[in-house]
Amino acid sequence: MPVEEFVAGWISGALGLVLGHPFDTVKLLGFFKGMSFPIASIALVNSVLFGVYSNSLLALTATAHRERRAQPPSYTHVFIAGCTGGFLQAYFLAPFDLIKVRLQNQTEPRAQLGGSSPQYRGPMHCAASIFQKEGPRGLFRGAWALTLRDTPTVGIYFVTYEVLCRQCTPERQNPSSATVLVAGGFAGITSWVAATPLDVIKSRMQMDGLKRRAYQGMLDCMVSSVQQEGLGVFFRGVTINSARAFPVNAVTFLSYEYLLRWWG
Ligand SMILES: CN(C)C(=N)NCCC[C@H](N)C(=O)O
Repeated sequence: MPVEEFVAGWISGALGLVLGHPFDTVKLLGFFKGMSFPIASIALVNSVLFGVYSNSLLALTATAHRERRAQPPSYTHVFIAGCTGGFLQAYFLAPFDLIKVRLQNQTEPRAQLGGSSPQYRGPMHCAASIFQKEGPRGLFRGAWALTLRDTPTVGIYFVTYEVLCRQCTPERQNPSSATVLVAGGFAGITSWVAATPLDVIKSRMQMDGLKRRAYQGMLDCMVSSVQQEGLGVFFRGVTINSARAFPVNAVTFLSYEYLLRWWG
């Protein structure tokens, strides 16, 4: 199994993260104060995503990365390989995403003099507390909603990228840097717009029972969210998700493509 796609995914995920940092800082208060935890986690998840995607395409089409411009895979194969990558990455992402959401929703992000101290002191403390209170399964709370969010939307992510690259590039040639940046950026936006409704539900499931009412499951969460807040609830956060998605994914795809070209 070729591993260079995993390594390129790792490095490009870390580079994308650096660009997304200001947006995540706005969203997450203390979570991205230090960079080491997010770099390690997001780089690992991106490595799984790109490595599984590329190896699934190899299994489906028998073409390696370097042959794919001369023999482009069908969009159906790109979609299936993307969904496979999204499905597997969801299980690696689940515990990190849970920690992120728990810290993001903490109302007392930092210890204040004389005030109430935060429930979680940082990502490691958050992981340890969840593990102690709820066991290892607790770290996977919301994983189903995350899987439903990521499986189709990562398929959409890679199809959008491929469609835009092929539209703007002469046959059998590699896309230019500008094309990769624009195609990567729009792939990020499209996939995040599609992912936002389930992203809202996923975050509510991850916080379920802590502050707000306990839902009976994902469907109950969807129905009661719509009943209480209307259909607009499914688009909460779509603007910031999209604003972050363009630069992050433009840089992720550019570095991924160039690393693989450089390694031959
Ligand atoms: C849930 N969605 C839309 C995705 N997982 N999309 C693919 C990768 C996104 C990239 N790591 C990012 O953080 O924007």
